[in-house]
Amino acid sequence: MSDALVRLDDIHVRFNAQAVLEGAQLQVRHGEIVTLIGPNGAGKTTLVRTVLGLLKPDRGSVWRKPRLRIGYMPQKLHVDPTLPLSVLRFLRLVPGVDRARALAALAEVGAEQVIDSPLQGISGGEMQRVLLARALLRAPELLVLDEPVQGVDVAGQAELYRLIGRLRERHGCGVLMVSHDLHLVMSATDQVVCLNRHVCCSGHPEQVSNDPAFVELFGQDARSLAIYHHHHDHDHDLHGSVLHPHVHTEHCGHLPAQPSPATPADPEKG
Ligand SMILES: Nc1ncnc2c1ncn2[C@@H]1O[C@H](COP(=O)(O)OP(=O)(O)OP(=O)(O)O)[C@@H](O)[C@H]1O
Repeated sequence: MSDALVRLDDIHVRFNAQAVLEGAQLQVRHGEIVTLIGPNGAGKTTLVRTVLGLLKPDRGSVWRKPRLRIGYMPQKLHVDPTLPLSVLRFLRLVPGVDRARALAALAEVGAEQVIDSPLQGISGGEMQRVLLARALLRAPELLVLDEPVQGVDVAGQAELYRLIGRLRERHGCGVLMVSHDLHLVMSATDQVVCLNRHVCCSGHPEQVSNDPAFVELFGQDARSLAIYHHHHDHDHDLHGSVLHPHVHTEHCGHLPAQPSPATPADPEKG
């Protein structure tokens, strides 16, 4: 495990007597991009929170490289609209960050123009970049990105994935990200882990998109489209906690979450 940054084995998590993760495993190595994909409620954020050490699994082992520096980009940031907080002040909440460092991090993600803007006033795409800049300010060995392209238009999504690829090269960090869109991450990822409470299949994107377990989960259409509808119905705070958890009515079995036939390629995320 010399180049491993984090390794999870046989992870079990239950919430309110409901199994959310059952024997999941995951490994991220130095310089590698690993993408977690799976339907709503599959346990992706729960696994990410376990990686971050924010959640202790009921069973299983979590190994992290000693003193591992992690930069985390949450799924969504809940900002109180009455809180007067500029992008600069927000980034300076990271210890030791001054204006010059904040500006350099924003420049790296192509968002230096918003440094003095109120955080509540910037666009969805700019917010994602600011959150990425904030994660970079921790000089991470491991970047953890929970749905990094959420709220970004399709062209912006592809650009953001390219940016993540460049950041991996420049910083040599490992990247763990959650995505709902295998098609877009295809070129940007080394390893795909398809999760539905446990790891259904994993490997190189092309390999995974042809795996029967992947096709069973996402439907035949997903093989060509590698895309499906995502109806997001809860927010997370800075620590990844669910602010408004949805009620999970379906047992999270291997039910195919097929794209709607009316709009099969709509990549809009909730
Ligand atoms: N703190 C919590 N307390 C109770 N239930 C929770 C908690 N966190 C998550 N859950 C439930 O665990 C299940 C898995 O949630 P999780 O957020 O990990 O799924 P996900 O794959 O990230 O889903 P999505 O694609 O919708 O973001 C869901 O049914 C969710 O409601």
